[in-house]
Amino acid sequence: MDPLALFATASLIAVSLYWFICIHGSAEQKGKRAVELSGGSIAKEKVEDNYKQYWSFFRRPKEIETTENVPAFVDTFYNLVTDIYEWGWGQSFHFSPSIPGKSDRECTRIHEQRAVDLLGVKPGARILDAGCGVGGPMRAIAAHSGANIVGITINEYQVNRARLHNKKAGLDSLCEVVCGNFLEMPFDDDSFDGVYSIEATCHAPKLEDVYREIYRVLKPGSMYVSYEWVTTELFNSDDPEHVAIIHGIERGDALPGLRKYSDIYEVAKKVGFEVVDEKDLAKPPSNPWWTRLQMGKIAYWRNHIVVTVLSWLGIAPKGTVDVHKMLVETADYLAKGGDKGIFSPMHMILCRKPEKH
Ligand SMILES: C=C(CC[C@@H](C)[C@H]1CC[C@H]2C3=CC[C@H]4[C@H](C)[C@@H](O)CC[C@]4(C)[C@H]3CC[C@]12C)C(C)C
Ligand SMILES: C[S@@+](CC[C@H](N)C(=O)[O-])C[C@H]1O[C@@H](n2cnc3c(N)ncnc32)[C@H](O)[C@@H]1O
Repeated sequence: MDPLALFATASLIAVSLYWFICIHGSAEQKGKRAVELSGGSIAKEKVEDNYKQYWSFFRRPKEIETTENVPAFVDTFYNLVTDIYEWGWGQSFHFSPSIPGKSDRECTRIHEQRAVDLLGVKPGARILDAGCGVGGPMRAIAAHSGANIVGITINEYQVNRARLHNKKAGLDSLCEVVCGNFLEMPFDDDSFDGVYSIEATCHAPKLEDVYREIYRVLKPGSMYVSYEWVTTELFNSDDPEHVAIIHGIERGDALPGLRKYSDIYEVAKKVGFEVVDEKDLAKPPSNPWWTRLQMGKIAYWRNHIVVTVLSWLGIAPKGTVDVHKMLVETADYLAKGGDKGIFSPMHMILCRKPEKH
């Protein structure tokens, strides 16, 4: 090959590789790029060990049930997955029903706005986001309602990401982020005009503990809305296929154990809430929330190649490929759970804290 042709071919390959790895595949503009994938707050050389440690929780299931161990286990999980989630999904770490003619991003926003609309709050109200991730919902909700949002997450890396995004979006005067445990929140009694939690309280070992804490910080007469992960009435614990799917979801999503849909109402009543409404938002006429996961199959392979190359080049931490592989499998379990109707990530409950008499 003459030197000019060789140079042209090499340049083309280099530019294509750069485009494939660095530009293509980031889900939201200004979100994470593949070359920036990290292990969150975990040092690069410790990512692989932490991934093994994450799995060891499942080899000792009794420990997962111990309340004290769960927040640390969840924190490790989010160090491992936060960048991959942002890169491949966006800044909102939840599902939403698909709506014909609307983009994934629009569906996500509609699902988030629905939550704050249910709270019926006015601009300037002080609202708590229990388990806020990197703040996708918080920013959408602040912009939509004009309320002041305080988010809490157990993961320090997410706190830093959320603050950065809030500033970039020009919403840092409305959105505040605190690092802490939603089972013991650093907030006064009766100090919020509303609380929401989106696909987050499923990480609590006992739902009662987080609901009681939310009840404590809510002002009397104010509302709480939650989108809960549950097994539905179609789940049959005697069916080995159903059980394998639910265990797959638990293992790939740092869940101490999925709850039955009927537990949610019971717990809300037990801690003192009045239940105003309860509805599985995944049920028809909603369109499936899991098709977004299935449509991503080709993207998963592309991402798998990108992660493998970056790991091999020493750009992504060792262990990233394992984490990514775990997520590919998790996506499959989630889609199966949705398709069979045995699992929902959007069992909505709307509650009121009664007025004091
Ligand atoms: C509420 C929780 C998280 C829900 C979802 C946001 C995430 C659940 C599974 C995740 C993903 C699976 C496959 C990944 C894919 C292999 C990768 O290439 C790009 C990112 C994924 C699409 C990733 C994105 C986020 C999820 C959909 C839980 C944890 C309680
Ligand atoms: C799946 S993410 C959802 C994030 C956000 N609600 C969203 O929809 O983008 C779950 C969130 O719950 C948080 N979380 C889990 N357990 C927690 C705990 N004990 N205390 C505080 N936050 C917790 C995680 O850190 C993470 O931010």
